[in-house]
Amino acid sequence: MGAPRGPNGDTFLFNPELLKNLDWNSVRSSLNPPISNEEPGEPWLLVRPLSIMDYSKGYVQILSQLTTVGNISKADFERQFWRMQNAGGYYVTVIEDTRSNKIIGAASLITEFKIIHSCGLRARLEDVVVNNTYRGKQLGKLIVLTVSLLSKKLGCYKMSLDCKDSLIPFYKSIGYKLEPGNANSMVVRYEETTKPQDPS
Ligand SMILES: CC(=O)SCCNC(=O)CCNC(=O)[C@H](O)C(C)(C)COP(=O)(O)OP(=O)(O)OC[C@H]1O[C@@H](n2cnc3c(N)ncnc32)[C@H](O)[C@@H]1OP(=O)(O)O
Repeated sequence: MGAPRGPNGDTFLFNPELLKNLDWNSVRSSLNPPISNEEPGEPWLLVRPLSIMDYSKGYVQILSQLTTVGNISKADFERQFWRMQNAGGYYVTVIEDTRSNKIIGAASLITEFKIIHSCGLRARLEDVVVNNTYRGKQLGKLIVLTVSLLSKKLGCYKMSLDCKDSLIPFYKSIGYKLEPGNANSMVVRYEETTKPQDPS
């Protein structure tokens, strides 16, 4: 199957149809006023899969408001985009301000095939960010809930995340919980290589 394409010839990381008809009724109480990925509250807001064109729309720059990104060229970005698409299971979703053609928010859903849970599918939330000039308008909730509802639609049995203590209220407000006795996050860090290695 070829890469999914948008009306302007954009190549998307995953099929945009997957973002249709998400179960927003199940999370209605988290949003005031109610918004959804299909009705984000402003005509110039567009929630869609990451596109190969998003290097020029500022996706890499916005990630620098989250963490250290490094010096990523357009070719680096495109190589990684194709790796993610070929691997499958990557659902990087963005919010675009169509007035400026800039990415103003993003979140990544990553799925893993498991043997446990009856050969189930598990989800992780990564790389959530909203451009600092757009914060406090529910766009953080919107992008996280969009990928969370997508994970539900894909049949995942759970979705989890790591975050700073200060963000616990934010995630609690949209349904994430600290499970008693099971809420630790541990890490071992390795020296970062300049370029990711292909596993083969
Ligand atoms: C799994 C991960 O990726 S964790 C990393 C999360 N990302 C970052 O920390 C990057 C920098 N921060 C951001 O990009 C943004 O602040 C986000 C994505 C965390 C939130 O985006 P916003 O668009 O401001 O969120 P939104 O408007 O939906 O806010 C929802 C609620 O969370 C609260 N909130 C938002 N950010 C923070 C924060 N940094 N600390 C504490 N509370 C916060 C808001 O006050 C708001 O509360 P309310 O509903 O009671 O008024």
